Amino acid sequence: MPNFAANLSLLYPELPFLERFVAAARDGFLGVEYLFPYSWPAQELRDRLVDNGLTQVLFNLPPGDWDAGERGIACLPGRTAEFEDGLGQALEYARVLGCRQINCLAGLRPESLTESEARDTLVENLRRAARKLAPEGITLMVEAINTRVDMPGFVLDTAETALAVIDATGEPNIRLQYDIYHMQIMSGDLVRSIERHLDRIGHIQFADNPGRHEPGTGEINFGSIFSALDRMGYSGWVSAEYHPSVATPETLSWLKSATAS
Ligand SMILES: O=C(O)C(=O)[C@@H](O)CO
Ligand SMILES: [Mg+2]
Repeated sequence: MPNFAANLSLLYPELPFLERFVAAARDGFLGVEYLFPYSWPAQELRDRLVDNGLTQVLFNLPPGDWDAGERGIACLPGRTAEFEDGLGQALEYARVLGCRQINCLAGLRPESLTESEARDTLVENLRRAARKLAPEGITLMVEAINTRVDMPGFVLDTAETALAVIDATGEPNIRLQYDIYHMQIMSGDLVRSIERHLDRIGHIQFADNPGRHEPGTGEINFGSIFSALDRMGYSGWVSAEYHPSVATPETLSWLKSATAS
C-alpha cells in the first residue's frame, strides 16, 4: 500500500485548519501537506504534527499574491528578489517542520512575457533554489498543472514540459510532482505515464476527474493505479488533494480499500 498523506488545504474543510491534523491522524493518514504554512507560527504547526504522530510531507514556496490570482512567481523576471526571500522563508519553516520536500509553483505567464523569457527565468530560479536546499537534504518539486480547466496560462502543463525544465537546471535534487488529476486532464494514459517517469517522480497527488472530488466520483480507476504504484515499487508519498463532495470521513472508502489490500 502506498504511503498516503492528506492535503489539509482541501480535505476537512468542515473543520478549522488547526483541527484538521487530529482528524487526519484519526482517519489513518500518516502524513499531511498543505498549500502554505506561512499564516501560522512554525512551532504551532510542529506541535500539531508531533501531537498526532504525523509527517510533514510537503508545502509550497510562497506563490506571490494568491488572492489576486497569482499562482507562483518563479517564471517572472521582475520578481527574483521576492522569489529569493520566499525561498528563505520556506526553508525556515521546513527546518522546524522537518519537511524534506518543497514544491515550487512555476506561475502563470503574462502575455507581455515570451515563452522563452518565462522558461529561462524559471530554470534560473529553480537552479538557485535547488542549490540552496540541497545541503539541507530537501528535494525541490516541480508540478505540471492542467491549463484546460483549472489554471489557464500555467507555464508547465504536462509531465514532459516539467521534466524538460528540470533537465535544463542540471540539478539532481529537483523531481517531478505528478498530480494524477491534472495529468488525466492533460494526457491520460496514467499508469503508463507514471511508469515512464517513475525514476523522476518525487511526489504524487490525486483527485478524481471531472470535479476534483474523492476517488469513485469520476472516471479514474484508483484501485488499479494504487496497485500499479506498489507493483512499480514507488516508495514516495501519495497525497489526497481533492475537494470532498461530502464530509471528509465519508469520502475515505478508497483509503480503507487500499489499507485492506
Ligand atoms: O493545484 C495543485 O494541484 C497543487 O498541487 C497546488 O499545490 C498548487 O495549486
Ligand atoms: Mg497538485
